[in-house]
Amino acid sequence: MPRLAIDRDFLREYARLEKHVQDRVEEVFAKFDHATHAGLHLEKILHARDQRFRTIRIDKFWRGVVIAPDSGDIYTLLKVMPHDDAYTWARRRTASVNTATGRIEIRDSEAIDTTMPHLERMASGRTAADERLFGEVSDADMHRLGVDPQTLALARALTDPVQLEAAQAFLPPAQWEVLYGLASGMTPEAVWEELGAAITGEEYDPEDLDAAVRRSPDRVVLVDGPRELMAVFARPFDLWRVYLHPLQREAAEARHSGPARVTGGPGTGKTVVALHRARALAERGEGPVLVTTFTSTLAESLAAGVKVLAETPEVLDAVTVEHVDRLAHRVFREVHGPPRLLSGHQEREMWTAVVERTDTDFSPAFLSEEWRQVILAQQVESADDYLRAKRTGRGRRLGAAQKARVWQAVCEFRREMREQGAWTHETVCEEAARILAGRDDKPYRHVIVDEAQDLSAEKWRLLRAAVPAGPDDLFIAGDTHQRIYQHRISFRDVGVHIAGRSRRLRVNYRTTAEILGWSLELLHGERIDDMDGGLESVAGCRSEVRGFPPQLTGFANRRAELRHLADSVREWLDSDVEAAEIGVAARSNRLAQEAADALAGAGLPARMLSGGQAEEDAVSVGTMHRMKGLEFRCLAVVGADADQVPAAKAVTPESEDATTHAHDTQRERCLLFVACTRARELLNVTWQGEPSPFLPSGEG
Ligand SMILES: Nc1ncnc2c1ncn2[C@@H]1O[C@H](COP(=O)(O)OP(=O)(O)OP(=O)(O)O)[C@@H](O)[C@H]1O
Repeated sequence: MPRLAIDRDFLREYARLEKHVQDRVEEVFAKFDHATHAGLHLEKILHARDQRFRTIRIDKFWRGVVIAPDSGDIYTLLKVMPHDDAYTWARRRTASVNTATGRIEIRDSEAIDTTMPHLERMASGRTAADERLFGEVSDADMHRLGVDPQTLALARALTDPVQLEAAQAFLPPAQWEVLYGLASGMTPEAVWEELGAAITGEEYDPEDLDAAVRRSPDRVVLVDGPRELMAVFARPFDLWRVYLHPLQREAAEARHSGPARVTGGPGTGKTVVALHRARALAERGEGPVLVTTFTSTLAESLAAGVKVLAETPEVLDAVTVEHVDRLAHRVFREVHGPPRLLSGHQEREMWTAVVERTDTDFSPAFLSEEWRQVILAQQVESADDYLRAKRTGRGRRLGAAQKARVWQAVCEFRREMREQGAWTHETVCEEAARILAGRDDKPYRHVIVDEAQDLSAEKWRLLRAAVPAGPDDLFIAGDTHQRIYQHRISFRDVGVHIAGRSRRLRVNYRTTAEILGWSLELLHGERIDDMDGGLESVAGCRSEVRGFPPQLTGFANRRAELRHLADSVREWLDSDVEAAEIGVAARSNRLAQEAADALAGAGLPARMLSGGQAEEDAVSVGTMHRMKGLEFRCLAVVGADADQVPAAKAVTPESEDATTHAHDTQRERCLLFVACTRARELLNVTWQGEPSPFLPSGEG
């Protein structure tokens, strides 16, 4: 029985076809699996370079282009175009099997052939190795990296990176990527590593397209029957639903004997993996799945993702999405009823009263943070425990006598809380963890955590207690380069043992290579922990999409900067970018509000992200913290000045504590990195006066 496969690029184009053409495409291909090859009128193409390319009639005007393999029964739909264009497109192209990865690839062979003489003319006489772009790379290395004879001949004639850029339009994408990597100075070994996930080590039959299609789940989706076809066509923009990189798929579907995690730079699809894993676990039917994260905004977008993926009500029923605080409150309420929560103001007043009563010279703010970050985080229960507790990341150093005084104040605070029957979010979470730890019937069989880098220790203890220890209990997605809050936990300290069950994703699907490369420079040289006793790395994180470099501009004052912001936003709107696809990020809430006011003043639709109402068709303006987990086609980061980034109040002076100073500074860097990596196509970074010291030097 013939099977239909749909190429990723086709689905993107399908979304832009007129409705009546889309309907016809659906009708034609819905019959595919029970119609015969002949019944579907797959027509051979006269003078085709590759005899396996065929066309199929959609209606009087439109034709589909399909690859029909010599052997096997998978037919791959590549294009739907007006009749003549379809024939011309198909005649020029050939399909092949990449010799390194075994995946299918399509190239414009005619363009390669017509370009060759021109390139050879330009290169003639330039015979020295350093005069050719790939003069230093051996044929053997090229072959090992999957560069085939036709591409190699072209590569050998290149003398200038600009020629390589132009060749992107007609070379097989995977081979072009290899050449691009080599041209940008990567060694063949580094490029080989890049291909890592795609290399299976098998011997590939270059003629077996059927097998190549099956090996290409990142490019081609195989559909089983009309129901699946409708599901693919129903949301053509959500490519992540159906085309997973092999590593993403592996991470989503693997079976593990205990907690496992996926890491990777921004936009590498960690959330996508988390969502697919939720579906896969729900389909296994072993028990309820919790998908969780640290804020309600992120939980809402995860819930929307689960809804998009779940194909049956059973899957939807098996998955609960809620942020950790909500889970904590729910568990707490079931036992104690609603807690009497202290507001931030009331908590400060309580600490102030404690300071007065215990006559200590520590400030209420210091004590409150010490309680949160050391005592609660490490479950310190006695003065002795506290003497031994790690205080990494806590400003001033304390001697034994000072610690005794802090401990006394904390005991007083706890006593006061108990007497008043008062709680904070942290103590609710701690209590919920205690309740669940004591229960044999855990509420979940699997827990999936997104944005794991920002959860505090008590939240981890709650999640650990929410699921029985065992196979596929916890799955953790996160990137410590994007840590923007103070919690620095170690998995081991909170009872989560990953034991090597970790995968790193490298392909960024969100951002252009230019924006990603520039943003990675923001973190250049930073040593960032992996929450598991090692260091995390974004080495090899890359994007396959090319675009414009970020625009960096300094201004004499804020007024001029915000006027420029309004001009840029207007320009984007005029070039058909929807308002909802534009974001503006600032370090402080105040500057974000100023930016929103400047846009409104210029008659442009703008809304503060803190104000909710996500549906509104307006430019989203918010703090860099609020940007976490979001993405925009066009993004402006305003106020990237030396005065705002890093924010002075968020950084402990070096004279007070060098380690904390370094941690705080790194967090501020990460925050700017998070903000900049929300941009999909265009990024503008502006400042007034002196630029932020974090901006890569030599720019702007
Ligand atoms: N296999 C894929 N095919 C197409 N698009 C994908 C794929 N995987 C991810 N994407 C898209 O890339 C973007 C980033 O994905 P996602 O949010 O999962 O990344 P992330 O690693 O969680 O990012 P961050 O850490 O920056 O929040 C999204 O728009 C998503 O739809």
